[in-house]
Amino acid sequence: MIKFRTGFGYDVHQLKEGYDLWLGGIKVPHTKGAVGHSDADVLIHVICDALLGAANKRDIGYHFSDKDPKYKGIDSKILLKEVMNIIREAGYEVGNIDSTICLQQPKVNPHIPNMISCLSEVMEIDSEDLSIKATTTEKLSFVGREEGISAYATVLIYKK
Ligand SMILES: Nc1ccn([C@@H]2O[C@H](COP(=O)(O)O)[C@@H](O)[C@H]2O)c(=O)n1
Ligand SMILES: C[C@@]1(CO)OP(=O)(O)OP(=O)(O)OC[C@H]1O
Repeated sequence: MIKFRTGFGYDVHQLKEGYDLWLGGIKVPHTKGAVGHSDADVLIHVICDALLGAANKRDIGYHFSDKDPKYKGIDSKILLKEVMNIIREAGYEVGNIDSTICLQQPKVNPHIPNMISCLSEVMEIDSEDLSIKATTTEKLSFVGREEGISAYATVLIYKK
């Protein structure tokens, strides 16, 4: 019998001038970037958390502490690769991933095909199994005031 499990991820990073905006593994041109201990790629972080949650393997900060200098400025694609190793070692494969980026500006739709191609390659999954969407928050809340960026992801994993 196939065992299915679902997982969910949520994360927020502050936006500030003078930082790069790494999102979905690519650098998105913008006047502000995301602040974090790592490269602050919020989309990768929520995918990591959703995968870890689905496999009941704690969360991203548990595996990669934001107090550890080893992870200072790290490319989050490296963390995602490590998370995939954790879930595959536990016997799971990815069914599909759905995600939403909450960002007032810039519009990220033009970059989504590149994000999908980049992350599906990192995760070694079919690009058809990764969905990335975006929404503004209609100028409301910290996202709407352009103080921050947030994202959500859900995943389905399975083992035979
Ligand atoms: N940063 C963003 C936000 C949204 N989009 C796209 O625009 C559509 C409309 O946004 P609303 O917040 O008004 O719903 C949304 O459905 C996305 O397709 C985007 O590309 N980048
Ligand atoms: C990724 C890690 C580790 O570098 O740092 P941040 O970039 O601060 O990201 P966050 O989602 O706040 O927490 C996970 C951290 O452990």
